[in-house]
Order: sequence, then structure tokens, then C-alpha cells
Amino acid sequence: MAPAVQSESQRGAYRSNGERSKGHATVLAIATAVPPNVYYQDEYADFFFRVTDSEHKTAIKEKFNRVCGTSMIKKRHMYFTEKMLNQNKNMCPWDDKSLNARQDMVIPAVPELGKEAALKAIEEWGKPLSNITHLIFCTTAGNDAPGADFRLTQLLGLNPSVNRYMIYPQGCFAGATALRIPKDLAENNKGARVLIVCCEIFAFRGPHEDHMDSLICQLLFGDGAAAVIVGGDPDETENSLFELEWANSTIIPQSEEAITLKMREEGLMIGLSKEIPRLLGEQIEDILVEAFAPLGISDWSSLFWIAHPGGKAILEALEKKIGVEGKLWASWHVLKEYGNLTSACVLFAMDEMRKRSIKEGKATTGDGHDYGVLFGVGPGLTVETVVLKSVPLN
Ligand SMILES: CC(=O)CC(=O)SCCNC(=O)CCNC(=O)[C@H](O)C(C)(C)COP(=O)(O)OP(=O)(O)OC[C@H]1O[C@@H](n2cnc3c(N)ncnc32)[C@H](O)[C@@H]1OP(=O)(O)O
Repeated sequence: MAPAVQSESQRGAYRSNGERSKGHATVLAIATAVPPNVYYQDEYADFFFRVTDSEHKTAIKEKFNRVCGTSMIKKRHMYFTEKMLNQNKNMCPWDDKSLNARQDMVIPAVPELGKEAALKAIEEWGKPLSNITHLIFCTTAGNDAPGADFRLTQLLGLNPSVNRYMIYPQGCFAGATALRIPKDLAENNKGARVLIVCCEIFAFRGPHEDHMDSLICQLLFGDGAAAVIVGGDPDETENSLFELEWANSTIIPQSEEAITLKMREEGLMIGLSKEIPRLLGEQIEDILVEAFAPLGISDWSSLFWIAHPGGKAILEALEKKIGVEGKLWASWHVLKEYGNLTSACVLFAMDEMRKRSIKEGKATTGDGHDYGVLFGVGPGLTVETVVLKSVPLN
């Protein structure tokens, strides 16, 4: 006899009755997690060239060490330990076929790290797991099915009928995409509570003299996970941290080759143009005008800022181009303490923004300001913009 199919009510599937939320979707909790293994940037060149058996490449080691020193990164957490790399030596040359070894390690590790962040966010939110109606999982690592969203549902013990969305592998802008999608979901489905998890483990690979962009990536990226809960019309027991006012994605003209992520037998290969800071700087004013003109805002320093900490030159380009020196402190903090965390880093910066605003007695969760901007930047050049409204703290 065929097994009985559970009815939807037995599974507890979310069923919209067509009602929308009254206000904008809001962030109800944020949390982060990192692997325990830490590499300090001032010692990283020695480790990197030793573990990849590249000590003889003295010229690029000298340059790598120099850029480690100027990168404004102090340390990075990384999933891969020296022992793991020694046991998987095909990950160490620049171009050995290593996709299988990489997938075998990363596919189980991504949802596990994501779970750590998710549990902390759920604890902050204070509601039962059964209230999660939607799950969005975002990662540039792994790429498999059933995916990290499926595995996380099991690891957390979420309702098997939770509405899942998987964002594979879109790179750094996707942390902001992972706010844009739940904004629509929560505003259009009253009672929806969306758990978002962005978890990243970067593709380690050795140096090659002809691929300096790949080498630069090896000193920029770190690993970590961030989880956020979004919903509309918070009840009296839920805390709103930021309202999601507006969200949009745009392509920067003539930028197709600026950032590329190509899945190869060697694992994920990144292409990084030196033009990224310039391309972004040229467009940023127009993007801000489009986002804030409807609110009557044109003074960019009256905003709180959560910009993608993709690298020091990106943050400097933004600061210079639009005159917001000193406003990007949350992004500089994430860059210094964790490096570039791909999709997770804007959410790490959002967490830092509300934490430091509380600690320093600011009037709002947004550094004392009412409105703020969150920028995700990634392949092509895609820029995701989220307009945030802060919440009063007193
Ligand atoms: C993956 C995603 O989806 C999204 C992403 O976030 S992708 C990553 C985005 N980040 C970037 O593109 C990094 C932007 N660049 C930077 O932040 C800075 O250039 C840096 C931290 C890498 C180095 O800063 P710096 O040491 O102060 O000076 P800078 O002169 O810029 O660079 C130092 C050297 O690195 C080289 N370099 C910098 N960027 C490079 C790149 N993309 N490709 C190749 N070489 C590069 C420079 O040519 C320079 O070489 P020389 O010393 O031989 O002249």
C-alpha cells in the first residue's frame, strides 16, 4: 500500500489568505557566526606560501605580503585549516582539478555554519521555530541539490513545508538580494516570517604569477554566516531593528567582466578587474538619487551607511566620490575583523550598525539617523540597494 500523503494541515503549511501587511517589512533579528580557525593578516603570507608549497615564488610572496599589510584587514576566519589543506593537496596549486574534494568538504559545512547563525537569530527573535514560514538560503559555496536550504531545514527542525528559496552562487551582491526578496514576501503575505541565512566559505587556491586578481582574492576573503529574520507588522513581543523601505537591483553599464565567478573542474575561479572601484564610483551618485529622491534626501552624510566591505579601494572610492568620510565605519569594522565575507558581509555590517548604535547611546539603531543605505556589490557589476529606516532607541 502506498504511504499516506500528509495533508497540508498536518504538515502545517503556511497559507496566505490574500491579506497584505500594513507597513514595510522589518528586520526582527540579526546574528552571525564564524569558523573557529583564525588567520592574522600579518602572518598570512608565510602560511599561504608554505601550505601551497610556493616558497620559491619569492617575488609574488613579497607583493602578497605587502598588500596583506595595506589591505586594512587585521584577521580572517577560515573554514580550511592547515591540516585540511595538507590532506587535500589538490586544492593548493592554482589550477589542479579539485572540484570533488572541495564539494565534499563545503557542501556539509555550509548549512552547519549557517545553522549556528540561524539559532542565534531565532533566540534573539524569541518566537518558536514553527512561526518561520519562509527560508532563504544564500551561498556562493557548494552548489548542489538538495541544497543547503533543504539541509538547514532538517538541521534546525523547521517545518518540512517551510517555503524555501535557494540563491546559489551569486557572489557578494546576494546578501542584499536576500533582503529584497523577503521584503516582497513579508509585505505581500500577512503573518509571513522569513529566515534568511547567508553562509560563505571561500575557494582557497594557490598563487600564480599570471593571475594576480586570484592572488588578491586569497588575501581579501574570509568565511562566515549571517542570519536575519524579516516580517511585516511586528507583534508586541517582536523588536523591529530596521524597516526595509525600498530595494532594487541594477547592472552597471559595460561591467560584464568586472567580477566573474566561473565554476570549473578546479573549483570556483574568480576574475576581478582593477576597475571595480572606478566603475562603482562613477555610478554611485545616480543610484543614490534614484533611491532617495522620493524621500526628499540629497545629503548623503545625513544617512547611515552599510556598504559592501569588498576591499579597501571600494570603500575609499565611495567615501571620496560622495563625501561620506567617517560614515562607513560599520563596513570598515567588518573588513578589518573578518575580511570580505561575500554575501554575508553586509549583514555583518548591519549587525555592527545596530550594536554600536545601542552601545554608544545613539537615538536610533542607525547611528542616530532616520534613513540609511545598504549596498551589495557583485558579479557583472551588479549593485543591490536597500533603503533602510532605523528605529528609535529611547
Ligand atoms: C565576489 C563578489 O561577488 C564581490 C566582491 O566583493 S569581489 C572583491 C571586490 N574587491 C576588490 O575588487 C578589491 C579592490 N581593491 C582593493 O581594495 C585594493 O586595491 C587592495 C586592498 C587589493 C590593495 O590595496 P593597496 O595595496 O593599498 O594598493 P593598490 O595599488 O590598489 O594595489 C596593490 C597591488 O595590487 C594590485 N592589484 C589590486 N587589485 C588588483 C586586481 N583586481 N587584480 C590584479 N592586481 C590587483 C595592484 O596592481 C598593485 O600592484 P603593484 O604593487 O604591483 O602595482
